[in-house]
Amino acid sequence: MKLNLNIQPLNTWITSGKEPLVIAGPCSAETEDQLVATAKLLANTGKITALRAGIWKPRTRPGEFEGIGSIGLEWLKRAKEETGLPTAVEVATAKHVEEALAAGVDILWVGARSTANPFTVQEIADALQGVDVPVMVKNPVNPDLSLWIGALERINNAGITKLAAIHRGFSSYGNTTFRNDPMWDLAISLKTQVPDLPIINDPSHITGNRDLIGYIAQKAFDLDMQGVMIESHIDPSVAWTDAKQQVTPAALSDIIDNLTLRKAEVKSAAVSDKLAELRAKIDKIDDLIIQKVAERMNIAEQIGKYKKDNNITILQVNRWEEILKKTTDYGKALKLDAEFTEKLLELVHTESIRRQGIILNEGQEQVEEKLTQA
Ligand SMILES: O=C(O)C(=O)C[C@]1(C(=O)O)C=C[C@@H](O)C=C1
Repeated sequence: MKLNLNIQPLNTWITSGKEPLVIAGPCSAETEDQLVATAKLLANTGKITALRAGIWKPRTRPGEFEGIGSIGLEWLKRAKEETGLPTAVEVATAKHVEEALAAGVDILWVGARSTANPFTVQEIADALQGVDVPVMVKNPVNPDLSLWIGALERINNAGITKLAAIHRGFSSYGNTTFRNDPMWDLAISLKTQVPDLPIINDPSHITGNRDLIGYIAQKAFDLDMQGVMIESHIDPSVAWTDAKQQVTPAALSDIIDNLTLRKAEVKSAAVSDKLAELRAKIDKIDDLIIQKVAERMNIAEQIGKYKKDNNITILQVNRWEEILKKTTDYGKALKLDAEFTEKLLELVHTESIRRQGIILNEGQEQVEEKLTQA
């Protein structure tokens, strides 16, 4: 389902004309010298669209550095004066919004922990009423697309039309490759549901590791995201926060140089013809897949009737395991990833069980209806 937000295209409110769009700067503003020196080196690369810096830092545990506070806004002002770069900060309360706007900050962003809390988002939205400032909304820490969209709606309802989302990945439990799981599917769903919404990727927070930033940034651009926010510090080894994921301005410049930018729209006629030919093949195969899935469901329903007449349980673990094994083996022989085949089969099996459930419990349709409405 498509959602209509009242959004202005990104290139009308970020007008640097630089490709790709890169918002960069230290995780935290630590000292005036650190911020201004980093900003100057970033500006000198000629590749940066806006300068970011955390002033108020929501930290998971107490006792950690929680941001330099309002004084940092003065430093940002100086960095802007000396580099010409527009500035961006995270806001988490109405007071932050008021102070940031009073200090001339150009872009505000709502952090992942704030997005997870509708009361906080509403407080920020209320403080933004009547203001025409760009706002970016990070995904919530938990993988909840509705919460992300809800936060964007609240900010949009406050009259903010210069709106973008930031994809910074999702918290997960235990040791994982990334600091925050990108769960690309969620960002793709957001793009599908709100096609006009620009999405900025945050590879620093996804990876938590400077060596992987280029890899994730490339993936983001390949998925048609509109820009990146990357943490950069004049000397990451002494950074007060998130040292492992910050890069020097020079390293950031290399990361940007190594990106391959691709376009969503196809311009050349030859490429477009070839693509159309291959897409026609895919369309035919998709039709066949759906046709075969429908045939399979029909047989599952016949089995369901048989099970009902003979009092046999729906779930047949041994048969299911046999199907899983033989089909993933077959898939492997055809160069399909086993995990992918398994997921696909699981989806089919779950639907098959749902249909047999309806047959075995005929007369209980109202219960099913109530459940789907709940
Ligand atoms: O073999 C059966 O008993 C079926 O009903 C088919 C089927 C399936 O769709 O693959 C469905 C449910 C069982 O758990 C096992 C397999």
